[in-house]
Amino acid sequence: MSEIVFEQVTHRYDGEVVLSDVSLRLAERRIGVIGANGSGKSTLARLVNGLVAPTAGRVLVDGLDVARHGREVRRRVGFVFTNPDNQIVMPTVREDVAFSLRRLRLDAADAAARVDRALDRFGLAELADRPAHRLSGGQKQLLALAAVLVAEPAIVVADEPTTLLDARNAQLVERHFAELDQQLVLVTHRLESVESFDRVLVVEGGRIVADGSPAEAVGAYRNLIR
Ligand SMILES: Nc1ncnc2c1ncn2[C@@H]1O[C@H](COP(=O)(O)OP(=O)(O)OP(=O)(O)O)[C@@H](O)[C@H]1O
Repeated sequence: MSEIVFEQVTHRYDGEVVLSDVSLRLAERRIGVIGANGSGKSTLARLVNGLVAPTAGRVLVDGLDVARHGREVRRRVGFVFTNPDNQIVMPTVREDVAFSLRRLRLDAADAAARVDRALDRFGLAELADRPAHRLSGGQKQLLALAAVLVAEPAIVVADEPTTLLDARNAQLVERHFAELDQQLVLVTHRLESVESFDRVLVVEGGRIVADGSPAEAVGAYRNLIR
C-alpha cells in the first residue's frame, strides 16, 4: 500500500484559512473523507496530487514531496473529479482512454491492449468509438475512471465522483470504486458509500475533527450536523 503523509499542512485561499495544521498518515486501502460543504474536503484531496500546493507544511506521497516532485507524484496518484466533463479531453471514448497512456511511451500493441482491457472492465467496450460527450453522466464518470486507471496509478483520489449522478448510476460507479485494488481516497456526501471503508476522516472548518472506523466517524459527523 502507498503512504500519504500530511505534515502540519495549512492552506489559505486569498488569506482565508481553509485547512489548518493538518497532520495525517494515510496507509489504509480505502479512506473516506466526509464533512459539510466548504469544510475543506476538496482542498485536502487536491493537495494529494499537487492540484493545490500547501501554504505551509508538506504533503508526501511514498516519501516524495508533492511540491517538489509533482510529475512523479501525479504518475502515482490518479484524480477523478466531480464533473467528468472536466477530464474528458478527446473526441471518442477509446481515444480518451488512450490519451492517458501517451506519456508512458508504450509500444502500440501494448497500449491498445491496455485500452481494450480498461474499456472492457467498465462496460465501455461497445461504446469505444462513440463521441465521448454523448455518453450518459454515469458512462462519462466510468470513462473518467477508465482513463485514470489505464495508467495504473498506485492511488486513486476521487472528489465527489457520484454527486452529479442519479441514484442508479451513483451506485454503479461506487461499486467500481469499491472494487479497486488501488489505495482509494474518496470524498463524498453519501455516508453509506464509506460504510465498509478502512478509515473515515471528518473535516470541519479546515480541521480533521474525527478520524476512525466508519461507524465512529459517521456517528461523529451526525452529532456535528444535528
Ligand atoms: N480556488 C479557490 N479560491 C478561493 N477560495 C476557495 C477556492 N476553492 C475553495 N475555496 C474556499 O475554501 C473553502 C473550502 O473549500 P473546499 O472546496 O475544500 O470544501 P469542500 O469541503 O470540498 O466543500 P463541498 O462539499 O462544497 O465541495 C470554502 O470556503 C471555499 O469557498
